[in-house]
Amino acid sequence: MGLLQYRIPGEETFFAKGEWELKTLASLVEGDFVLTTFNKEEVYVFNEEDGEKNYSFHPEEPYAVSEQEYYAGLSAFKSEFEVRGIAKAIYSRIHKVEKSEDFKLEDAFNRLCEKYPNAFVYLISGENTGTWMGATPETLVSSKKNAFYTMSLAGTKKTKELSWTQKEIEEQAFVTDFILEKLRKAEVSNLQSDGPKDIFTGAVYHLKTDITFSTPTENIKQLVEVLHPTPAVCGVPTDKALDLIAKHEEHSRGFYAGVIGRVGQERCDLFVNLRCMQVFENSLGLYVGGGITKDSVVEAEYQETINKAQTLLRVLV
Ligand SMILES: C=C(O[C@@H]1C=C(C(=O)O)C=C[C@H]1O)C(=O)O
Repeated sequence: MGLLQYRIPGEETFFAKGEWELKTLASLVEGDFVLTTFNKEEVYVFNEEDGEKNYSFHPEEPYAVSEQEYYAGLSAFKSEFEVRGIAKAIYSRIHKVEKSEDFKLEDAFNRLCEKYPNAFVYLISGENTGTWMGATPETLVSSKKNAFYTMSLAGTKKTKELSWTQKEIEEQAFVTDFILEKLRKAEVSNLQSDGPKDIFTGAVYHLKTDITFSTPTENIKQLVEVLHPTPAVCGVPTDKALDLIAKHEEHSRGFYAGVIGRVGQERCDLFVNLRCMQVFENSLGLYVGGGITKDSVVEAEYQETINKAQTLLRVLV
């Protein structure tokens, strides 16, 4: 029997046993807790059931590349930007670590909740999903009645003292522009944005713009369709970035950078599944990526993935 455990910032932890059922975005109903792959091809909904809690682990080990392979892969990725007309795309990798003997998922979940009070923290397991855990700083869309919120999150630095580079300011602006354009096309009302400003996730700093709007609550599924994947996790233009990612990333993203959370008319809380890991029998696969533009330096991008991986690495020891 699988499980779902999560903590929305400022709220109590939710825990239930159950199974994950393969559905479609269109078939989601009031109160469903949803988990999608990055490409939205697989959409799972959690069904609460009674039984004994059990963790299922994917039979294969994670596909991790060496630092040198990452450099070569990223250089090839970046070299196609100009011919393909891509301004930004996200390149990711899996950071593999061995599971220590005394590693306990429940303890790691509790430590994530303590360390990251502003993150959406979750732990899920199921026969068809495997076991995943994460602490994401990124809201895809949340709502209370018809008051909606989303954010544009991008740009990463390790310390407050470092200043933002032009590359980071631009890459965050791509995300803001994309979101605002999609929302205008979706004809939402009272569209407002505030930012960018610095936010500290507990491990790294990002640039964030808060975006609010009003729309009828039944539009939530359509919003997920149009907003995800934003250029925070995919790129500009979306279709070309998706193709490039599919061509160059040798691992499957699985649930990394997919959608996770609960849908509902009264209230909706959906997040982008970042700073997450897949749990295997003997190891952990941490998914980390970064926004690439023509100005990206491969060594700096690798370091950025290491900095982002710290979010999870810190709670594993
Ligand atoms: C892609 C990730 O994060 C995204 C990419 C960022 C960047 O490129 O600076 C910052 C925050 C997120 O939008 C990740 O954490 O794996």
